[in-house]
Amino acid sequence: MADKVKVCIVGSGNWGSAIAKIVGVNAKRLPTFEDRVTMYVFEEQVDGKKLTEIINSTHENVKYLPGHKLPENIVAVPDVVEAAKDADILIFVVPHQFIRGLGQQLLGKIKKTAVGLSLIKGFDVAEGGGMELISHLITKHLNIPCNVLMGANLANEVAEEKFCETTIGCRDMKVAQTFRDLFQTPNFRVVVVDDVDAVEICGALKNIVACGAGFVDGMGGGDNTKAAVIRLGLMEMIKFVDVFYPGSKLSTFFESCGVADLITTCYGGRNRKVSEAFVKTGKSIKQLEDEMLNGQKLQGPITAEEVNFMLKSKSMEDKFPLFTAIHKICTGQIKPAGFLDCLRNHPEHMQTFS
Ligand SMILES: NC(=O)C1=CN([C@@H]2O[C@H](COP(=O)(O)OP(=O)(O)OC[C@H]3O[C@@H](n4cnc5c(N)ncnc54)[C@H](O)[C@@H]3O)[C@@H](O)[C@H]2O)C=CC1
Ligand SMILES: O=C(CO)COP(=O)(O)O
Repeated sequence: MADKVKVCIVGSGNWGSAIAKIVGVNAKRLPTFEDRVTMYVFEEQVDGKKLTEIINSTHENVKYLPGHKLPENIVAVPDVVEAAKDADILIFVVPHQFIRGLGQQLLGKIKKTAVGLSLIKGFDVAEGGGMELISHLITKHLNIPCNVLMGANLANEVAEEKFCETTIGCRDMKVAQTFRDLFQTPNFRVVVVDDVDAVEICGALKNIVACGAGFVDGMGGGDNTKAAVIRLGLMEMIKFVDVFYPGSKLSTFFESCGVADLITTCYGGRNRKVSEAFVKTGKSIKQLEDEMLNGQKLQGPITAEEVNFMLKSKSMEDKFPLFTAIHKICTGQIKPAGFLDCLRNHPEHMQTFS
């Protein structure tokens, strides 16, 4: 890595902007890092002005993180190649449906020695009925190592500097130390583990479970019902990792990226909120996303679709009934009330001790 480590944040949505607060302050504070941190902003007009110009003049992302000042060393750049070209560390934090397009633009245009860190929760659909982890996609397309950061990190709470923990998945301990320096604050505590794939899978799958939590909220289920969704969801997450990514560690599920993120998202996340409204209003997920989130993007319903694409192609839908039911409810194939049948008949209730 260069003498002064240059950092670029690829993304500037709700989470991208919240993390820019932390990264900007730490980059300025620590001599290891170049003060100036570039932030790729997907350009759009807000009240007749370019969002990049608003951010660079007011130091606030008025659309995706209103009410919070970004450090002045965060520089919004509308061209992703320009933003990323000199960076030693690339922090990827866009809704997962946009990463392929950005990867294509960045191909051959970044430093060969750059290191990636993905904060993106979701999967990519692979040809032939499989799926790919976003960090693997980044490594494959950009030819750089890519680590992950996932955790119980609702962006608005992080921006308000409310205490939380996060998990970094990284196998290279020197790189991990650099990441810890860049992200850790008194209110954002970093734990590093080497079980990188499982960390990322936890982050992606919990968004599916959060939709289930929203459905039961929408149907007037109680806290016990929601706890059952969380527990059964966790069991399917563990099984998913066990079946498709064998060799991962059970302990990873007890990190912030696992059970903690599952809980916070099932109570406070956007996936939960929109899924509750889906049941109460009968509108489509897409319509509610547009109406309720002001440009922010849901990850749960498309992640459910990506997972279902793979499960179906392997004839394994019935092995993951909660994930399957959530996908079918989001796409109108079964009614939300059918979710209770899914919970009632879950194979976990057929278990006896051996
Ligand atoms: N918001 C949160 O609380 C958290 C989000 N995450 C994850 O971080 C990732 C990014 O989420 P957020 O920052 O919240 O994004 P967001 O949900 O706020 O999405 C809006 C962002 O998408 C951008 N965008 C829209 N169309 C685009 C296009 N065609 N190409 C590129 N960008 C486009 C917008 O400019 C904006 O920056 C997701 O995978 C999410 O699951 C992770 C932890 C917390
Ligand atoms: O990932 C998150 C919190 O860690 C945010 O979840 P939502 O996308 O459901 O808001």
